Amino acid sequence: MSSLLQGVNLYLIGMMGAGKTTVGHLLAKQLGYAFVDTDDIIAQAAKKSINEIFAEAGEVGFRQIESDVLAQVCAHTKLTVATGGGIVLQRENWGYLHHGLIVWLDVPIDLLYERLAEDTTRPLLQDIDPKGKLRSLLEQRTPLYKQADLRIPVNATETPEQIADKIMQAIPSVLKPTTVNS
Ligand SMILES: Nc1ncnc2c1ncn2[C@@H]1O[C@H](COP(=O)(O)OP(=O)(O)OP(=O)(O)O)[C@@H](O)[C@H]1O
Ligand SMILES: O=C(O)C1=C[C@@H](O)[C@@H](O)[C@H](O)C1
Ligand SMILES: [Mg+2]
Repeated sequence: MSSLLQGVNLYLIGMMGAGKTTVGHLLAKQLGYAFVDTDDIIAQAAKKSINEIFAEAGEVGFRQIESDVLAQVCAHTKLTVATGGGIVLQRENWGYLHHGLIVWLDVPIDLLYERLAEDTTRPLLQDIDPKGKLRSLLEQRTPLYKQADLRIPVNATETPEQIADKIMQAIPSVLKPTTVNS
């Protein structure tokens, strides 16, 4: 499989709570790729949590840093990249994402909410109506997530390992094998 991918990066996109970070680790291992998470790179570089960056720079400031990080990441190969849930919002980011193979983890809203209900690390969900906020973000972003090369539907019974296997099995369907010259 890694020879089929020929070092092309895998970018996982999808809503917060979709499992990009969790599944990304497993995929990287299976592919013999390094794993990176744009949220982690941002937090490490700023020496601040994502919550603190949102509080100090606002979402606009965060999105600018996120684009800068993505631009640097896409200069490398053999990476599995877990992206932030809102990476699809900036048009310029698609130019970077399309350097690699884009995989959308499509998770139903009730499952996302169940996973994130107790979580305080996603600043956009610190809202009086977190489920309503999640729903409106999902509605706004679904047309963007649909631009992925691969859509992987995820249900409540699937483990991260099963989801990683599903992605591995689906990858060949969207790869163009290079012609072998004899
Ligand atoms: N298949 C799964 N089954 C059960 N729990 C899961 C699964 N995938 C992820 N989780 C749990 O859901 C939560 C969110 O997962 P994760 O942090 O990987 O999402 P994310 O897509 O990276 O979110 P964000 O965009 O906010 O970074 C975590 O607590 C994780 O353990
Ligand atoms: O969906 C979003 O907009 C976000 C998701 C997280 O990964 C972080 O990038 C941040 O909390 C914003
Ligand atoms: Mg994540």
